[in-house]
Amino acid sequence: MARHMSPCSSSFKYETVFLSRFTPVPSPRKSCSSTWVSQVRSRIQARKHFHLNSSNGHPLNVVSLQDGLAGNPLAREYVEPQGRETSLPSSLSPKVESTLSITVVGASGDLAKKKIFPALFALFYEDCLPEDFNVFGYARSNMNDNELRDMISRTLTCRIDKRENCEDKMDQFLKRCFYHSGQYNSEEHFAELDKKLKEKEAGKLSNRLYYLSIPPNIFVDAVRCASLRASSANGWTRVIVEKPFGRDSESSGELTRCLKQYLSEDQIFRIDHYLGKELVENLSVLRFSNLVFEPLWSRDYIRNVQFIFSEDFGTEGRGGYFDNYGIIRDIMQNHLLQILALFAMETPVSLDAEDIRNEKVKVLRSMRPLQLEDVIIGQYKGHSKGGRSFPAYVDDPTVPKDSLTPTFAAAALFIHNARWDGVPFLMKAGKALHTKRAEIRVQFRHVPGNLYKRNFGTDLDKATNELVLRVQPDEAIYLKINNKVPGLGMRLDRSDLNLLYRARYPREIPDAYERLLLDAIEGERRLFIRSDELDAAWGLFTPLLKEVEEKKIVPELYPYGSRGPVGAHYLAAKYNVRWGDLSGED
Ligand SMILES: NC(=O)C1=CN([C@@H]2O[C@H](COP(=O)(O)OP(=O)(O)OC[C@H]3O[C@@H](n4cnc5c(N)ncnc54)[C@H](OP(=O)(O)O)[C@@H]3O)[C@@H](O)[C@H]2O)C=CC1
Ligand SMILES: O=C1O[C@H](COP(=O)(O)O)[C@@H](O)[C@H](O)[C@H]1O
Repeated sequence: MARHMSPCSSSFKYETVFLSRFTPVPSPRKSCSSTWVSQVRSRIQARKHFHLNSSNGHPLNVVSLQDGLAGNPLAREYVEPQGRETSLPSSLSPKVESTLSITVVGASGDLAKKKIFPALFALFYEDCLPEDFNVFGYARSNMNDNELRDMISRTLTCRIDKRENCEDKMDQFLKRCFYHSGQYNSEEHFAELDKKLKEKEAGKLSNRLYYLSIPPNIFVDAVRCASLRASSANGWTRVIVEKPFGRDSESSGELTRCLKQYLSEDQIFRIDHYLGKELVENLSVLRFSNLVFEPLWSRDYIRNVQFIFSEDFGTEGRGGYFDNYGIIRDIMQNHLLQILALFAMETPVSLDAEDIRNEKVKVLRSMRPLQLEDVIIGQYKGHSKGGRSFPAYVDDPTVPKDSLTPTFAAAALFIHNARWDGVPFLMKAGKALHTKRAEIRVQFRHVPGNLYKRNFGTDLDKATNELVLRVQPDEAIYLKINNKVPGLGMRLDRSDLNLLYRARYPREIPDAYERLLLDAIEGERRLFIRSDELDAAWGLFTPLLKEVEEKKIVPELYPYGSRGPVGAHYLAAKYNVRWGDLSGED
């Protein structure tokens, strides 16, 4: 058993009962009213027509087979609001009001404060939550409702372009927030939570969403207790599970097995917040709805693809967690690999979650596990600059002085299929680097027999086209092209065709957690990770991680705030690649 895992509980006898109690039931959904959601997700139209569009752009029918309408007697009492397009039989009428309870387990923690409560408030502000909802915080810390509200209110903000009534909205939101203190492994405490939830639900059809914002060693305990004692009796119950999903194939498989004692796969929403980022969402749109890209999307035209993540700060405050995982597990195996799969997948049959996830998993299964010689690892060391000194990773008091945990890694991966054979997919991720950014870089091949090759100077490599999707900060999509410098001569230079989001779409971009929470509420699984995707992802990284740990590979040290270890350049050079972010022309 891996260090962070707790064994599954032995409550098998409850399993059948629980799964049937969890049988989901549809809820009437309302659409968000705001412009941004509407534009991004076509919800204005949805609103007009009384149906909702999910983040895949499909109308969300009020019910799906997954939601288990057929077998649920309560569903028979449900009817569509007038005029709503639906696949429901017209005999269903809305006699049952529904309510949504969102319980943030680990409510006192960093992620809850920083991301989850603010995202819920943003959804509330944008009118994206159902009329009748409650938010519960659950944690061991001693707090009452007011103290929770106080805590939450410190991190709530309004969108820059939506300051109107902000204070009122915050008050309204906070009034819907409640707290219950309890242990994560106490069925009794979850039963108390259930009682409070029921009071708020007041006999309505109740849907319950749990967000596990707790350390992974207590995931299973919390799921067991929530499932046995605090699942919805008549609506759906879903659980959002935060990463890390294990630390290798074995522990991840064990976690899935344990969770599935209490939940069906459909109820588990494994979150990878990078999938909720605007530019990552846009990847498929760019590719599949523009004729100019898709025909080029293969080994015939693409030389290499780079997935780059860097942060300009260290593990400040999270060293305890990080040291058990390292950058490969923290960023590469999930965020970057998920983006890679989306980037490289074949055209899915449709935008439905299962069709997309089927294609993603095929990509992962076409890749060979990472080899040690295709990876370099690094760790930041202390550095002084301009009179300021920056700590080394091992200066973090929660990190062992002799830690070999990588805070930087670069890797070359290959997809062995007809589309991508031989194309290096490079990944680079690091903490305490010179900048904070996440981007996808696509470097195209040379123009065959280029008429203008003499006008480029000597470096033809620098003159190939490059498409950059800057995921953050300052979202942008730009294409580097060669262009004639105006004038009588024939000099070429590199220019950008630049779609800068802040110039084109001058509104705040919703946080990834907003999109993902909304999707979980709506039952849209497309941006959540299915268990077979997870298995395949771990399969690629586990042998490497084991080898690095068993051989105690020493990471190359790089100064805090630098561009990372030189080894990353050698790795890229081995495959004739230059890192696009370090070309000096960005
Ligand atoms: N923070 C971040 O930026 C990110 C976090 N995550 C993941 O989200 C989850 C939550 O993260 P985060 O909020 O940072 O975590 P925290 O360490 O802040 O833990 C959340 C809460 O869990 C309880 N808790 C902490 N340690 C223990 C323990 N050993 N045993 C029992 N309860 C404990 C505490 O609440 P109390 O004592 O009140 O019960 C704490 O407030 C984790 O799985 C993390 O890996 C993922 C991506 C980013
Ligand atoms: O999952 C994680 O992501 C954050 C980076 O997220 P971002 O949205 O701020 O880019 C990273 O700092 C953290 O180590 C990791 O666990």
